[in-house]
Amino acid sequence: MSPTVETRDRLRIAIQKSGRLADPARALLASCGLSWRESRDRLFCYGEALPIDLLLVRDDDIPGLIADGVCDLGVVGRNVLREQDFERRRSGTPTAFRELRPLGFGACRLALAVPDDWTWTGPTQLEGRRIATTYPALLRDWLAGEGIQADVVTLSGSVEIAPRLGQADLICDLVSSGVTLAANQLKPVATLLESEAVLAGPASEFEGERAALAEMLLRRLDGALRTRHSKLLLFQAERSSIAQLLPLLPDADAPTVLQVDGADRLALQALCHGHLTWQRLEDLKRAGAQGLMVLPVESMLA
Ligand SMILES: Nc1ncnc2c1ncn2[C@@H]1O[C@H](COP(=O)(O)OP(=O)(O)OP(=O)(O)O)[C@@H](O)[C@H]1O
Ligand SMILES: O=P(O)(O)OC[C@H]1O[C@H](OP(=O)(O)OP(=O)(O)O)[C@H](O)[C@@H]1O
Ligand SMILES: [Mg+2]
Repeated sequence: MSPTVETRDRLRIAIQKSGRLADPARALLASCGLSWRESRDRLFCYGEALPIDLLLVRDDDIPGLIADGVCDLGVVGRNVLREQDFERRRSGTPTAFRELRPLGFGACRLALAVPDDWTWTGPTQLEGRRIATTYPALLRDWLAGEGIQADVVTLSGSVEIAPRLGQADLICDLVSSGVTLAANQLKPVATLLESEAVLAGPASEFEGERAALAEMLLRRLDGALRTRHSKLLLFQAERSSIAQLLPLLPDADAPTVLQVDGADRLALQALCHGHLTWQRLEDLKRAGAQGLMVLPVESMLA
């Protein structure tokens, strides 16, 4: 098989080489049944179990690699994807990628943060101010929506120090725990974007072999995401307790109910998608559940 044909028939996914999203992205894809033979330079991993290869790159490059057709899919923060999408729109370049699935890790938010001693009265306070950020397109879009004219100072990192250095009056940066802001005497005042890692793909549909591969991967991914926090709950109960028990399982798919020992004794199994805390199990027991058992779910295919 010539390299060109091979490239066209195989699916290529870009993930971060190193950094926050690298390990969870690999773990998630591995949970979908993918495995790879690592190349020595670790920039390209050849898919073994399936014709799905990995390209290990800087996260900022992922949307462009998809736009250029070098990669078919990518795992990247929504913040990066949206920023580059807005930037392309601003410069009149057609939208070339889109978010296909939120992936449930890498949660953070893009927030405006002001010095601790500011009394925040609202966005109008930003008129004429200098705002340091690594997300100029998202910030400009938000400012335009608020009808504010401000000076956007684009930096490539260490944004939190900018107010102290006199480069800006306030900042717009990613916040997770808030520790970095606090350490720099800043406080968050507005959220521009809630972010997490997402699976990104091209704006247009796949064709041929890659369409079938992408469809299979998405199906497996949906199963993996759905089972990630799911548990199978097994218990028995009298028929008369069911009305008290079901409201304690609002996150469960419709439970399977089997009859045991005559008409009144039932065995139930419910797939729960929320946390089955000890408190909840105790509440279920009080409501009449007996022989409660919680089992992990390995995989699921709808
Ligand atoms: N403090 C945080 N907590 C949780 N998620 C975060 C945090 N900071 C960033 N992220 C998310 O993780 C993504 C990757 O962050 P990371 O710091 O690894 O990127 P990077 O330094 O730009 O890496 P690269 O070397 O690939 O360019 C961010 O784009 C964002 O979606
Ligand atoms: O709210 P926190 O939990 O403190 O996280 C927020 C910090 O995390 C990210 O930086 P990172 O640690 O990746 O450093 P970098 O920006 O220099 O890459 C982000 O740019 C913030 O500075
Ligand atoms: Mg980066």
